[in-house]
Amino acid sequence: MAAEVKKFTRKEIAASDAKTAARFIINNHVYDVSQFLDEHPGGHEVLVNAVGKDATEDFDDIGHSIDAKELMKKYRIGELVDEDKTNTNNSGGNVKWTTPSNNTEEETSFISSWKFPVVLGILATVLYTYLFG
Ligand code: HEM
Repeated sequence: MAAEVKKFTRKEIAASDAKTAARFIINNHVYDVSQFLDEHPGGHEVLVNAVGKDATEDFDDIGHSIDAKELMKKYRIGELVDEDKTNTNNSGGNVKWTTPSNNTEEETSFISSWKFPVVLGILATVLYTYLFG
């Protein structure tokens, strides 16, 4: 059986207190860094400021190393409930937008399509025949 993943709501995390459980959210995962506060190379203060928040953007903005991303697994305690998850690709907080398919491209690219030279050729032939034929 797959290991149970503990689920949290954003509300629960928002109620976190750095003194008892220093928890925050990164990429829909929940971390408890209580044991890491004093070891964080970026300092105690920044982590305490992130407690209770979704720190995905701040974490990504720093450009944390692969080592840091490996290390954070140690402090992961669960994830958000599905309703509270944001749409990320989980690899760095970048939102993946899907472009809805539409046909405007096809219509506007008529001039560059193969049809245009063909129509032009026919017109030229008709004109030539009319003038000189
Ligand atoms: C479990 C979560 C985290 C882990 C394991 C972690 C780990 C690390 C590590 C290993 C470094 C050293 C540089 C590197 O290897 O990239 C670092 C630097 C840093 N971190 Fe974190 N970090 C975490 C969360 C955060 C958060 C949420 C913030 C901001 C809100 C933050 C802000 C910083 C800053 C400002 C630096 C210093 C960057 C510099 O000196 O250029 N970290 N972190």
